[in-house]
Amino acid sequence: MKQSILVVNCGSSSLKLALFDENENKLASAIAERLNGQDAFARIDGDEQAVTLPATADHKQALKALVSAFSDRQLMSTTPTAIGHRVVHGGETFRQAVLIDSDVIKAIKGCADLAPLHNPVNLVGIEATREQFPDTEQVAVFDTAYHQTLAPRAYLYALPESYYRDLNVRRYGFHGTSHFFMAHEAARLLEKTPATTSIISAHLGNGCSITAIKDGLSVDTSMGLTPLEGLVMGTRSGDIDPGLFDYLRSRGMQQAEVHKMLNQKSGLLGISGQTNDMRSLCELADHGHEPSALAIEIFCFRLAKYIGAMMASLSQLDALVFTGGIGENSHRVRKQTVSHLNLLGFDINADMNSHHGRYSDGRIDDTRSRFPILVIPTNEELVIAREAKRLASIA
Ligand SMILES: Nc1ncnc2c1ncn2[C@@H]1O[C@H](COP(=O)(O)OP(=O)(O)O)[C@@H](O)[C@H]1O
Ligand SMILES: CC(=O)OP(=O)(O)O
Ligand SMILES: [Mg+2]
Repeated sequence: MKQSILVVNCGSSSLKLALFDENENKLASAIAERLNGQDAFARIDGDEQAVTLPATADHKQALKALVSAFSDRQLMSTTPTAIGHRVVHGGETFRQAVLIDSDVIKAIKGCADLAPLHNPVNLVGIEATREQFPDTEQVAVFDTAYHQTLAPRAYLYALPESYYRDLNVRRYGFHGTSHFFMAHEAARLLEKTPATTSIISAHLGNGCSITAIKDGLSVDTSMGLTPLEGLVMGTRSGDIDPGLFDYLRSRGMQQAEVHKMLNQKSGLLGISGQTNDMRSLCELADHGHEPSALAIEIFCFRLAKYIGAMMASLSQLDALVFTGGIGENSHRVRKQTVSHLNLLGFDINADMNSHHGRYSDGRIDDTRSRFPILVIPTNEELVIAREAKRLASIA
C-alpha cells in the first residue's frame, strides 16, 4: 500500500495542508483562508479551480473539503499513514515532537493561555483530523521545541524570579521548525555540518522572528513569552514599552482592546494604515505612499538592530539567512535592512539580491562582505512530515 503523510498547519483564520509520500516528495498542498468569518476561500496549489466551501466555513469544514478535493483530483488515494500538526506553544513541557494522545492534548490545552491566538486553533485541527481519520497516528511538532536550548541568560526576563518559578514567565521563542530547517539548509549550502555552523536566521512571514544559531543550536531568539515580542510583523507591534499598558488604561482603554490593538491592528498594517501585506506595501511605496514607505523602513530598521543584537551570542558567523514570504521574496526589505549593517561588515550585492533565484547557492552577499548572506526558502511542512514519519514509525 502506498504511504502518505498529511501535514496540517492551522492559523487563526487559515488552514494549510500538505501531503507527502514516504520519500518526502510533496504530492499536493492547499490553503483555506478567511475561515470562521465571511467569504471563506480555498484552493489547491497549482490548480486554478477554487475548492467550494460554505461562506462561513470553520477549520473542520475546510479540512474535510480539502481532503475530499485531494481525493477527487486524484492527488490522494488512501487514508494518510500519519498526520503531523504544527502546534505553536509547547511551553517547557515539550522539548521535541510527540505522538498525540489524550494526555498530550491536555498538555497542549495547558499551554493555551500562553498562545491564545494559536494553540486553541491548533487543537481544533487535531480534533478535526482525529475525527476524520480515527485510526491514523498523529504527531505534534512545536514551534517552541527548537528553542529549548536557550540558556537562562537568554530566556529569563529581568523580573522577580518567582514569576518564572510559579507562573512559567520566560522567553520561549517560536518559528523553531523554520529556524531548525535554516540551520540544516545553510550548513548544506555552505558545505559544512549543522553542528559546526553558526548563523543568524531571519524568518519574515506574517509573523516574524530572528534566531541566533550556534553550532546548530538555538541560543537566542526575538520572540518571547508569546509571539508578540521582537520584530515588527504584519499586524503585531513586536517590542513596545510595557509602560504603554498603564498609560492606555489611564486613558480608558480596556485590556481586551489593547490586546487586539497590539496583535491585530499594529505592525505594518498599523503604521501604513493600509495593509499588512509586504508586497502591496512595496507597490504603494513605489507609487509615493509615504506611510507605506515608513512602515517598510521601521520594519527593516528594527530587523537590522536585532541582527546586531544576535551577534552578541555568537563567536563566529557563517551566514545571515533570510527566509519566509518576505525574506524570500522582497529584495527591497533585504537591501534596506542590510544597508544599516555596513559598519558590522555586511554588504549585499545589488544584482544578486534583485535576481535571487538565478544562483543555486542562495548567496546575495557582495565580495566585500565580511559574512555570507543567504536567501533560503523555508519548508516547515517538510520538517513536520519528517517528524511525523519518524514518530509514527513508518517503514
Ligand atoms: N514578491 C513579494 N514581495 C514582497 N513581499 C512578498 C512577496 N511575496 C510574498 N510576500 C510577503 O510575504 C508575507 C507572507 O509570508 P508567508 O511566509 O507566506 O506567511 P505565513 O506566515 O502566513 O506563512 C506577506 O507579507 C507577503 O506580502
Ligand atoms: C508563532 C507565529 O508568529 O506564527 P505565524 O507566523 O504563523 O503567525
Ligand atoms: Mg509561513
